[in-house]
Amino acid sequence: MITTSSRISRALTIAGSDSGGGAGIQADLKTFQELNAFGMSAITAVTVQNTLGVHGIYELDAEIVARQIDAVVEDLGVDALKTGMISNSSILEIIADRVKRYRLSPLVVDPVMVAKGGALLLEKSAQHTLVNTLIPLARLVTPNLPEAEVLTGKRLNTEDARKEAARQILDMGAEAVVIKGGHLEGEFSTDLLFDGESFHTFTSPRISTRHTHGTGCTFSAAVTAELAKGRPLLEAVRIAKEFVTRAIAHPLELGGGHGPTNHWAFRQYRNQTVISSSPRT
Ligand SMILES: Nc1ncnc2c1ncn2[C@@H]1O[C@H](COP(=O)(O)OP(=O)(O)OP(=O)(O)O)[C@@H](O)[C@H]1O
Ligand SMILES: Cc1ncc(COP(=O)(O)O)c(N)n1
Repeated sequence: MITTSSRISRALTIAGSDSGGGAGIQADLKTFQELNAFGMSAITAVTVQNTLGVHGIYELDAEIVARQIDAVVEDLGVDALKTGMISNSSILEIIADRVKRYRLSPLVVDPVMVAKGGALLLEKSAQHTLVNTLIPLARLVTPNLPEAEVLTGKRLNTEDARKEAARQILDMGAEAVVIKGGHLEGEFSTDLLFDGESFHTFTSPRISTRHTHGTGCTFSAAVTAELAKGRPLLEAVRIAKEFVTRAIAHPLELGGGHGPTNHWAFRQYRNQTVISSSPRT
């Protein structure tokens, strides 16, 4: 007999708390809920944050992060998980230990480094630890353009350079990568997926708005929710792009700075398809 709990898709986020509710754990849990996945969390740091910026960061001990993961895994179970802000090497290492120990998968790694307002969310000295610990365990890595440049050590101002960077990130051990296009210039925001076999693009019109706080968290959480439901990667990325595009297109106009996106919009405007996707080789 199938029990109720075995039909519920369970998604875990391991990330920082954003008191302003637009990014981090809060964005992830809202996204999981909207996509019908049961959300669980392991908090790595508490940030004092609003739409005007990050006003304080309080890292948790690595052991506290590990114990949250233990508690979730040992009782509730995990169908897919993602990581977001992880500020230092000891937290990175203990998360990697738990991912391996419990064979947690599929894992989406959002290599959060710097907040939109400029605050450093990952210690510079921990960048190489991220490459050595979590990236080799990832089903998908989702860097934005500046993060992909840090990971590869290259300027990525052409599509060919971004394709080469995607290959380089797979050489680090990840199974797939999406280099996100939010930081590109021009009239489109195009995300580039490489799964080791072929390239795919997911394109939306670039929306002119200052309310893009937490777009990366929301995107990677949406991929994670869809993977938790058992969707293939390509389909999960397509849905995530649709989710984040609607969330940006229907802003809430909250706060005096970079406001949050609208996590209700995917459900509320369900008949609006705004993106196009194309396979590339
Ligand atoms: N102005 C925009 N118009 C349309 N789509 C956008 C815009 N900005 C970002 N996106 C989309 O949002 C998603 C996140 O991309 P982005 O490059 O902003 O990530 P990020 O910098 O990691 O986000 P954050 O750090 O705010 O969490 C991608 O799918 C990207 O294409
Ligand atoms: C806890 C936390 N995680 C991630 C981000 C990145 O989001 P953004 O680049 O939009 O500031 C953030 N600001 N805070």
